[in-house]
Amino acid sequence: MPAHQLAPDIPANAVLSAEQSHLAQSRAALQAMREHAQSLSADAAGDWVSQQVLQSLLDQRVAALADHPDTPLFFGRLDREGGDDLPGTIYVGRRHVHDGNSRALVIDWRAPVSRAFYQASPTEPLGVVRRRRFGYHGGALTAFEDEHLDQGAELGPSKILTEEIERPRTGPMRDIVATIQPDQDEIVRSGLGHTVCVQGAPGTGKTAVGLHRAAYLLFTHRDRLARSGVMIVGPNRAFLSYISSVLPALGEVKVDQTTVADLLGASDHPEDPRVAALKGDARMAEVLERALWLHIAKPEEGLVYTRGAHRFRVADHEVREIVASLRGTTRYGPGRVAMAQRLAHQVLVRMEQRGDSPDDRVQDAVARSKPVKALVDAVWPKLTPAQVLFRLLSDSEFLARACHKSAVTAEEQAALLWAKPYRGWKSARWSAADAALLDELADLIERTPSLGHLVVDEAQDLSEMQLRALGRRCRNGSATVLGDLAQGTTPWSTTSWEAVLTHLGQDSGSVTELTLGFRVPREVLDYAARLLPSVAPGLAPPRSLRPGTGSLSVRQDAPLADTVRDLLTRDGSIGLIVPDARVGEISAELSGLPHAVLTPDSTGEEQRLLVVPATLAKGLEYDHVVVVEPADIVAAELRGLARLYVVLTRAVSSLTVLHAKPLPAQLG
Ligand SMILES: Nc1ncnc2c1ncn2[C@@H]1O[C@H](COP(=O)(O)OP(=O)(O)OP(=O)(O)O)[C@@H](O)[C@H]1O
Repeated sequence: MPAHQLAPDIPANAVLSAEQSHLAQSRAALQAMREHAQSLSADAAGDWVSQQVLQSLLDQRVAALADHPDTPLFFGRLDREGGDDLPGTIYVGRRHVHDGNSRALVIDWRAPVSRAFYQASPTEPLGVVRRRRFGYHGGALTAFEDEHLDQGAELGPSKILTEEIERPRTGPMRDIVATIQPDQDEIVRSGLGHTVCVQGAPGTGKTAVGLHRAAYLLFTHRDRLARSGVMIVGPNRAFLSYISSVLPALGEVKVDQTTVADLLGASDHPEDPRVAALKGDARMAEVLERALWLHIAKPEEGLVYTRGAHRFRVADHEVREIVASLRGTTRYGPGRVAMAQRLAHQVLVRMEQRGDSPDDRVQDAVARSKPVKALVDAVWPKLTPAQVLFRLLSDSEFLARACHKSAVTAEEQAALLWAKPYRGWKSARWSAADAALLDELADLIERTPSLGHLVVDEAQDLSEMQLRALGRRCRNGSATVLGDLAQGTTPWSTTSWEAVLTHLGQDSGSVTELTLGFRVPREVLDYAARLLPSVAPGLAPPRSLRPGTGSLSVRQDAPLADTVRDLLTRDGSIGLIVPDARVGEISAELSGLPHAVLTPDSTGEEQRLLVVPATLAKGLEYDHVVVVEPADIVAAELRGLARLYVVLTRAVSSLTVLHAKPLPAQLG
């Protein structure tokens, strides 16, 4: 008998009914935990503010203990050899549940003991004798599947895993907590101190793994991360909305999910992609630093401070010494404060020499006095990032001085200058690339606070300057960097993860790879992979877990509406991925069919049929995908072939390619 055995799906089965009663017992215990949490009062807290804080914590606790009838409370069971002080049998689920005697009925999937559920194998059983996976229908436990790990025999494919992967996709992304694979689990459970970069072909679960790692870290380092924070950074709001339910479903509601654009300020003034690429180059960091510090003037005059009938002087050469000693040892903003304090200190020394005994308050008053302020403003002027960047992009002589000794050539400097300068920094319109430059300047002026952990998705698309901006936000923490070199569609897309880690300031991070695809059927993936030698020559062709025979259809001159009508008779979502320029026209063509158009800010989730502009499809997936006119998708952008690779790899069940023009030669 094979070690892997699927138990018959019979409700009367004694094993099944025993497991069902464990589920009922666990649900009742969860309800008791919730009722207990609801009965706790915040009145015990001393003052009103503490009461509000405690009440909000209690409310969060009650919300976290909610029982969602459709979400399995546990999905696995381990029967262990024992020999330690942990229970011999444990149930693995989304959260801990215990009974009135503190006996664990369900153990959180993130607890160390649950690791064996994901990692144990016949060759390395990790003390597990039997692993049981549960199948659910709605909220009801309807099946189980056993793997005997103590018999040395190889395991067959898991039917429950296969069914989970094959389940039609509807609505937002769901968690994969019941079926995380061993290589994914390694990444999910890597330590908080470690930055991990994951390269993976489309559908290998990078996004899922990143989100589960965030949930794992929050569970394992709750207090530390509650203080410092965790943030998810994705490519656009439609993508964020698609992934937004995963962390709350895992009980994690306090994670910021944002886009680079929103994080750096919504600057989206259009710009020549070549200029944007230049502004995204890390060489700009040095130029900006120089530009900022060029604003410090050489002190030509000393300070005269009058108190009563007395005048206290600080000589010009002393002022120069103060400035020289501060330069390069502080950020620009605190440097101004420090200069004022040092000047005040010199005045105090003079006062003491005269026989006064001034205290700290006098020093603060001198530092805030008019003559000190005037001198600091003249020598070390107060600046905003926008003022500095405005000057840099509009004043060729200043730009040349800032680029002195940098590797930015004269030709590049000419490209950086605005063709039509704005009247002033307040009226300047900033591009997305400018936003990263402004952020760099902001950090040179005042330190950007660091979070505890950052998850960066679709990281291959970020410029070096954007990576630096994100790196600042995890400089005292760590990151999970996710992406695929073959899906880089920006003019500055990276070709090396090591370089990405360097610009992020996380050189010691490790690069790992996920190689098995869970989304795209093999037939479709093989078709899309024909583009790989052109878009990312170094990458091995992706592999798919799902054969998907008959999932690909390429049709010339076929009517779009007929294709769509045909797909509407099947289960699951339909993504009609079209060249951006044709969204309106194609939506009009479908006027008889209920559909929505995906925009950067909406998922159009309420409709099964969605028209998706090609540039928004990244990271998303649909059961059935129709890609309209590949030649136009390729022609629309500098890295159009990579865009085509992205859109061809969005399908879970079927891909239909419709074309009137010849297909790109690489697909032939
Ligand atoms: N272990 C797993 N069990 C079940 N489903 C999985 C597993 N891993 C990934 N998936 C599913 O595969 C699909 C693709 O996952 P995901 O979007 O995370 O991949 P990705 O590598 O980020 O893809 P892309 O590069 O295209 O953005 C999702 O539906 C996800 O839920």
